[in-house]
Amino acid sequence: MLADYSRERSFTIGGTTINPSTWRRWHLRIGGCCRWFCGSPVWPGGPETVELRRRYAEIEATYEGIITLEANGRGIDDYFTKSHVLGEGGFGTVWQATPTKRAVKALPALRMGQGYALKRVRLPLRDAEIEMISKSLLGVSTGRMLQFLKVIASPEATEEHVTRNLLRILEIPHTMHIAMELLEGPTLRDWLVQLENKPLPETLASELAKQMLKAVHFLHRSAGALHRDVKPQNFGFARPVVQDQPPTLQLFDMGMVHVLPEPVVEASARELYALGMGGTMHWIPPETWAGRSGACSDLWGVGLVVHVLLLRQLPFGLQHCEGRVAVWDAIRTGAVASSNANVSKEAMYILGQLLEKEPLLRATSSEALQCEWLNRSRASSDLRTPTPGARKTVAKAVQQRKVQLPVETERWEERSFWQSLMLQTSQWSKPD
Ligand SMILES: Nc1ncnc2c1ncn2[C@@H]1O[C@H](COP(=O)(O)OP(=O)(O)OP(=O)(O)O)[C@@H](O)[C@H]1O
Repeated sequence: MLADYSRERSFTIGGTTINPSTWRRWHLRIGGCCRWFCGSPVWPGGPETVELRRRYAEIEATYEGIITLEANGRGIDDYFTKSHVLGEGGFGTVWQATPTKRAVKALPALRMGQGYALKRVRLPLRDAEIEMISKSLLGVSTGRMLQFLKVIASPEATEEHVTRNLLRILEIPHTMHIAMELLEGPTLRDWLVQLENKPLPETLASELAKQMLKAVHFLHRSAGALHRDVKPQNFGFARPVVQDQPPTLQLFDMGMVHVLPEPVVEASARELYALGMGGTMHWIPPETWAGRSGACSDLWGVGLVVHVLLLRQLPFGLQHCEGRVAVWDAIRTGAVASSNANVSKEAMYILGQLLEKEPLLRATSSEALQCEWLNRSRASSDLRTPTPGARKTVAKAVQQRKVQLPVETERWEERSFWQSLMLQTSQWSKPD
């Protein structure tokens, strides 16, 4: 019982009803006593949890994008007024909220009266509860962690189609709130559902593809991080999509992000890291099935989303696959068609490049952004189809990669999304 610090409902101990705010006060007092006796609050947690809190405290001293509430005795309501729930995911609840005067004073980048998305995530109490992004932050220096937080909070992030993460408010010991730019339009998934089976003009698909590529390019090259969960649910429109106005997409949900020691450059764009499995089953690239991921793995995700935009189905018959064995078999044995009667050859070409199963031969983000389909005025594509020689060179490296089908985790259950999207492909009805 004492290990659960994130209670949201009242409960009873020995006939006495304890409401959530009393419970929270108790924990602040226990932490306060520990501070009094030991000089610092001693919250439960393994070494990684303790280190993560220490890192945030250290950064807070020099960076206005972090606020720790345990220190000043206030609550999140002193900083944001929540209006309604925007969405719920496996890792937290997201509200629409407006900042209070206190929040704007603490972080002038916030605007009074403007709406923000406020995501509540659990602050880990045990090492096992640490989110992937925080685990990766623990693997880099504090300076690098600060650099990453600053880049994803910067106005450039918006320009490059990544949702700004402006402020982290830590309610010690149990909760962290992340104030993000508000996406006023639907997620790409919901928009696809609303579109029903109407064809998407190729110019629009190409514009959206460009924005998605810019987003992953910025995350890799400026923020120095891998997203690891690129899928239609994690792109959202900045504003409601209306006819005759070019829509603007943004990449959000940093929960699976892996922060690298250094930003990606062209020379490291195909490097793979042993990060294990992660992501959402149907959207996982071949190398990640073998436990490795790199910048090129996010490019596979963009390739899949573009395939859905253009052809209204996933490649390799993935939409018909149930379970990890079937999905892996489809990825292993399937091939992307080289032509399609309804899609231009330039579009099919870039699809083939992004959905190249061998990551060493897959297009990098800078190569893909230069392709003819996204820059119709260009004379020819800068991409070249890999020669048989190049394929032979990488064949050895590929042979060494062993694919072990991992056990299905709860997160993988998100494949129900794809089932719902497939439902749309045949019926195009909005999922519950
Ligand atoms: N910046 C934002 N603006 C508007 N709505 C948002 C924003 N961020 C998240 N949401 C809404 O909240 C939902 C859940 O957010 P998010 O995907 O970040 O949570 P999660 O717990 O990481 O989810 P998942 O289990 O898919 O990883 C989204 O699907 C979206 O509807």
